[in-house]
Amino acid sequence: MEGLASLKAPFQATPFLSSRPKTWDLPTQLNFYKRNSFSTFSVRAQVESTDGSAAVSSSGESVTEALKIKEWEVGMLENEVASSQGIRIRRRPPSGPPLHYVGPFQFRLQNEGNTPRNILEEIVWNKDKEVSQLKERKPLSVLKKALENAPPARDFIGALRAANERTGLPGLIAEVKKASPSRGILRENFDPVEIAKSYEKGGAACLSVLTDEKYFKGSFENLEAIRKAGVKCPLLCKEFIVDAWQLYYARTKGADAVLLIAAVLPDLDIKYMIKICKILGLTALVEVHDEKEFDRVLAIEGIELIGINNRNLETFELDISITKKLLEGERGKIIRERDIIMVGESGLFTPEDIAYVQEAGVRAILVGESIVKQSDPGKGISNLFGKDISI
Ligand SMILES: O=C(O)c1ccccc1NCC(=O)[C@H](O)[C@H](O)COP(=O)(O)O
Repeated sequence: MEGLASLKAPFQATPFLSSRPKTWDLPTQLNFYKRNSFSTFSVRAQVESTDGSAAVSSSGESVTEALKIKEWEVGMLENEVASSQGIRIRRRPPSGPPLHYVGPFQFRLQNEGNTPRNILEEIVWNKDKEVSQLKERKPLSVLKKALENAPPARDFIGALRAANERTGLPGLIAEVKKASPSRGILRENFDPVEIAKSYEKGGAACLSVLTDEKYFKGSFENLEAIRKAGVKCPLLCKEFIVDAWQLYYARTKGADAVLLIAAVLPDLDIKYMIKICKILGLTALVEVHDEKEFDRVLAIEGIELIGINNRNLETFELDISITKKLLEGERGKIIRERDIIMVGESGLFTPEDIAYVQEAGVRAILVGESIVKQSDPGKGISNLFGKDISI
């Protein structure tokens, strides 16, 4: 059986489940739903067995199965591990999905504690469910086959460096963004390919394509269409990654880079996802918003591209001085020594904003709203920089 344990089939004959008591203490017993988690165990298995073959242990038990059991055992600690790293976002509702099925019975738990605490947590819970369903339809073995037909991955960081050297200004990652939770609809007349081409003409180094449908009205079809239309700018798949499966999926759809959000992912997840990205040829843009997240990310080996999001994704508050604050002092020094490319993200509207974050130390910027709202998004880029950067 491919993939991780599924919410729909929790009653497999595993040591854990066979020791299930006959009398059910529902709130406690149903905690095992939490164990259907993405964990470093599953990622490690994917890193170590990239050919997709299922190894078999000396006892004859499939290693994949054994890892799956381990994952269930460890998954219950997921939120605790995350919170010990200062991560406030819980990966899924603490007491499982509201509706449960057991054989012919269905029942609902008291929903206390199952309300997301903020928009980012809501997005993550929704993404977790969405990915579980998608994975059932397209297991990893299918994605691994599809990788053979994926267009080649292009050099995302190289494109940013080249643009920065050519213009003396931060390389632009221009975002193809129809809507957002904080701003609602940004552009009614939304043709993703037309916008992407206009950005490229206007001098963007790379593009960011929102693929989340529910909150941003984006899609993987948009990403695929832009790639197939021959746009040369490398493409960032702007998703809420909660599972390594999504990295494979993004690559099969033509992504050159993916976003990993430190407010959502514990250190080990980031570490192993970065390894998978390297195997797949994907660039990882790792996003931080405060000092704690920045320090966690700086301690991870192999980081080449870090974004500072000026938007607090829990409250929507925007403050571009966050970029400056995080790059001051020792952290800025480490970045320069390691030649890490820093990206200033969100809330950039004017040439003064660009100058401010460039002065703070960024060599790239990620911009959506201010350019996607313009009738000619390419010209919007010239307005943003205060000059034509296409030449
Ligand atoms: O944009 C939002 O409202 C939002 C809400 C919750 C999670 C993420 C969100 N945005 C993602 C981004 O960070 C931006 O799309 C990106 O940095 C561009 O920002 P902007 O130039 O301000 O559109």
